[in-house]
Amino acid sequence: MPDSALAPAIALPPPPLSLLEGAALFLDFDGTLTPLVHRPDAVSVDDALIDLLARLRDRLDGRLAIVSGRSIATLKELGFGDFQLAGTHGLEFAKSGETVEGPGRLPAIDAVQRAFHAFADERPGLLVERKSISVGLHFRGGPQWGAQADALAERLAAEHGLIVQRGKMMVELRPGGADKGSAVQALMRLPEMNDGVPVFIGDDVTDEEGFIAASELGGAGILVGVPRPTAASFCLEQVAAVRHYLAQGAAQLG
Ligand SMILES: O=P(O)(O)OC[C@H]1O[C@H](O[C@H]2O[C@H](CO)[C@@H](O)[C@H](O)[C@H]2O)[C@H](O)[C@@H](O)[C@@H]1O
Repeated sequence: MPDSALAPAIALPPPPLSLLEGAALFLDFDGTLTPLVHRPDAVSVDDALIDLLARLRDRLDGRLAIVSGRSIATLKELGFGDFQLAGTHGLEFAKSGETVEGPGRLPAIDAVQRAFHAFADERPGLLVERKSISVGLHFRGGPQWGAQADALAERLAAEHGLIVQRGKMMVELRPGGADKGSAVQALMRLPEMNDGVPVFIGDDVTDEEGFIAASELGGAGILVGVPRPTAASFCLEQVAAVRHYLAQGAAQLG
């Protein structure tokens, strides 16, 4: 995505509740529905969040999906098995009770995982995240290694024909061919989305394609966090504000 696709960092207004009327709602997970924590396997999902999302989905006549960088398998383990899901940055899809649609794990991902482990073993604080069809290298516990991790990811991506997916304090290697924008476009073609107006809520750079797709389809993006160059039109400061907004929306739509 070219930087020119993003408006400069300015303070954006909070989203009006009216944005949720008739919306098809696309929700990122880490940093949007749950606060970021020190390592990927330390997140948990509380029952109150699942209840809130189920209530909101009912009020929206089913037009709600989770669109995450997490794999579908992990999203299901976390408790989102009853929801429409797009995982691994738009490469995988699943509906409640159905099997995962998406590519299998490439041998190149295993090769990269071995290289990430060799690199991490010599640098305290780094963590390799094995994902279903991709692999992440986290440097939240060793930020001094961030630039080297990025350079390694670039080299391995070129060597294996993969793409580098940057995230918050991490780099990930995965097959190309999809992103959160293409995920929104694909989900909007589902009958469940029933001509809703797409609204995408997310915090990370990987969510920008989701914001762009939502606005190109007549909707809007909501950035979670502090101002930065973004394609979103609205902003909520933090996870607690997202959950408050969604709860207010569910109450109003009821
Ligand atoms: O698209 P998302 O649902 O936001 O997923 C993006 C990545 O989230 C996870 O990493 C991030 O959250 C971790 C736990 O809070 C944090 O330790 C890490 O620094 C963040 O980058 C997840 O581990 C990745 O697989 C996702 O791609």
